[in-house]
Amino acid sequence: MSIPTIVPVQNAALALQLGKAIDNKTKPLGSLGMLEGLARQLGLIQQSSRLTLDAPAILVFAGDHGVVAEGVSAYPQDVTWQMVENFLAGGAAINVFARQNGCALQVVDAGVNHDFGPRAGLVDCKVAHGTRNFAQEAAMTAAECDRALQHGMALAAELPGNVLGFGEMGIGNTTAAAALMHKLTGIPVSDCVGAGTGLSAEGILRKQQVIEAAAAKHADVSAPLDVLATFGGFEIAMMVGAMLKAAERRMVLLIDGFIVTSALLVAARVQPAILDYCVFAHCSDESGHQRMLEQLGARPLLHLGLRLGEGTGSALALPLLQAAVNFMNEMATFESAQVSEKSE
Ligand SMILES: Cc1cc2ncn([C@H]3O[C@H](COP(=O)(O)O)[C@@H](O)[C@H]3O)c2cc1C
Ligand SMILES: O=C(O)c1cccnc1
Repeated sequence: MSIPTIVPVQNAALALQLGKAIDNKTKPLGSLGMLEGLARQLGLIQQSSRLTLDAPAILVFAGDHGVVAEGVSAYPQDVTWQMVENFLAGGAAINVFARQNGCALQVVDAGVNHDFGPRAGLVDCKVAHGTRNFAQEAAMTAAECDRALQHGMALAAELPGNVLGFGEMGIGNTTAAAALMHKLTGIPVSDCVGAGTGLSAEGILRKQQVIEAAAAKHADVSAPLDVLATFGGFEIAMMVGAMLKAAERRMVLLIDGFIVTSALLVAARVQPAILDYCVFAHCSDESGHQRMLEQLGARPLLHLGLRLGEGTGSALALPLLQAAVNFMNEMATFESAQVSEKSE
């Protein structure tokens, strides 16, 4: 399988030009805070000081996890397919926020343990009816993981716009994400696990023990894509593929919560330059997310106490991206508005 090549966005001359354009706007220097950094990043990604947000889309990848047999989620596995139905009917949180912000939404069956049949609005990329239980054996074969990555790349290759938000649905996937985080960063499992959909303290401890035992069992697995196949999910692997392809195409990647960030952790181990293309929508309340973001050197835009997933953070951050684009394109300069510049 060929992995997309991602080019770092570095361009000293353009960075200088963008900095000047931002500083010339009618505002005290630096006063638009993180929006200024966003504008600079978008300019470097788009190789222009004329920024655009074209046809923003969010892909919600759904998949099931064999590890739910260990009792690691507060909800039953059937919620995965039931929520996919909810997405298709337009009634989930992500539908509401995507609609609100004029963002296209595509739902992808990456590997849900349910037969939907041909359905309008559902993209069928099903690799299998859920992964295997990684407490006992690798979640996926290398071939299955490869198929998931390829599907993700193909999906991202077809998108018409220049911004792609990521979302996921999969009961048990905070366990897979925590295992990926532990294996890829070496952070103790106790600092990677959280309540997910709402586990009790006892439940979180059980989740920790399941991951610790599995990590010991698969101690020899260390290459990022092997770690992905052993502990990940089909929706996570498909996100990795889509992220790599979207960054190769110089799209802006909008990163949601704990699970989406775990996919990025894998992608960044494979192609570190992908981070240049990422906007981190928010810091989730899932307890490992902050440390995961720190590992990536990420500064998230929002701190709303979200712990939902589905791409809800991505959808909610989209207006901030639009604000960064709009201030660059529409704000007057000191010169054009004849406003006096700083005197000291
Ligand atoms: C009704 C419902 C809607 C959701 N939407 C996203 N998730 C979120 O919760 C799941 C991960 O948590 P855990 O690892 O604890 O199972 C994922 O599906 C995630 O997207 C939901 C969970 C539920 C119950
Ligand atoms: O941060 C997330 O994306 C998250 C947290 C808890 C449950 N589901 C998703």
